[in-house]
Amino acid sequence: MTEISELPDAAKDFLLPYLPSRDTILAAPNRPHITLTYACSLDSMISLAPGVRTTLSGPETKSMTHYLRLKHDAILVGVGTAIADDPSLNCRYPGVSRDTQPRPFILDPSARWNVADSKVRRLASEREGKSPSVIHSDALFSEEQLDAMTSEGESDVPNAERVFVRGGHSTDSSVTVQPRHIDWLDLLRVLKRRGVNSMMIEGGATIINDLLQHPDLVDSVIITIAPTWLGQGGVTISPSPQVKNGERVNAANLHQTSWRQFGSDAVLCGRLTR
Ligand SMILES: NC(=O)C1=CN([C@@H]2O[C@H](COP(=O)(O)OP(=O)(O)OC[C@H]3O[C@@H](n4cnc5c(N)ncnc54)[C@H](O)[C@@H]3O)[C@@H](O)[C@H]2O)C=CC1
Ligand SMILES: Nc1nc(O)c(N)c(N[C@@H]2O[C@H](COP(=O)(O)O)[C@@H](O)[C@H]2O)n1
Repeated sequence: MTEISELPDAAKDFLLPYLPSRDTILAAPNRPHITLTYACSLDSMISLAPGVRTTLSGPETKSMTHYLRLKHDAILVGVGTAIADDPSLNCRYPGVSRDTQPRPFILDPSARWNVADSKVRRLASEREGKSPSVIHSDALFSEEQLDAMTSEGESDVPNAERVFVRGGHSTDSSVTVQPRHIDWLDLLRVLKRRGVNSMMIEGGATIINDLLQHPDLVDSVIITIAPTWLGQGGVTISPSPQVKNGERVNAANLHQTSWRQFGSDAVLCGRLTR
């Protein structure tokens, strides 16, 4: 396992404007500060193939990821990532205490992932991280299923929690939504009410591609770019095409950008343009 080391002060200074602060948290009082962060190749891929865990970050950017985890209350990944990677989702930065560990959230609307057998739950039981919260869409479960999964507020899995969020609803009657789909703002409001003031969203591709088109919900983007091409057939970051006034336009843009080299990798920070 890669050793996580303390970042040099210059690297911390570089990241600082993009980290959650009192001001950014107060600026969006109904939701957590959101940092979208991932590692990609020169062909904008985050893994070699669907379901294949792929290391892109070098030791310096891996350390950066753990520094970022230290600076957020929570981490969120999608169920595709949880199944593919069986991630730890804890912070292994030097000097971290259990209290300062981020809370892992896994977005798994239909309960596909086996949280009981996961590494993240095991690490929580060994006090190496906080217990994971798995987010489900309430629209997909009957009363009996809900009772089986939670009894008097207790989860069916020790050291893991289930959070049921409204799924498959829309305030706009002209919009048809899938029961599996959870509205991002609804979800972020629920997490804020649960005391999450800052959250880093690490992936996977479905979630990143979607959120790149929600500049109103994302406060900063921090991308590690590794000096390698993964090749065709990989999992790509490339948001849906956008058309304005009948013409194809860029799918998403960053502004207030800064670049820095971390070891062999480049790190790009920026904010999504509204
Ligand atoms: N290099 C990197 O930094 C990272 C790479 N990865 C890679 O990404 C791949 C996984 O990506 P994906 O398959 O796209 O999976 P994903 O992790 O993005 O999960 C997708 C699933 O999340 C749920 N979901 C997403 N948006 C939702 C919404 N609004 N409401 C309800 N549910 C929602 C759905 O069940 C969807 O099928 C893996 O190969 C993993 O290794 C993942 C994270 C970071
Ligand atoms: N920053 C970064 N670099 C890579 O090369 C990666 N593959 C990822 N993946 C993300 O990190 C999670 C694994 O982290 P643990 O060390 O197991 O805690 C993985 O699930 C992705 O979210 N990230």
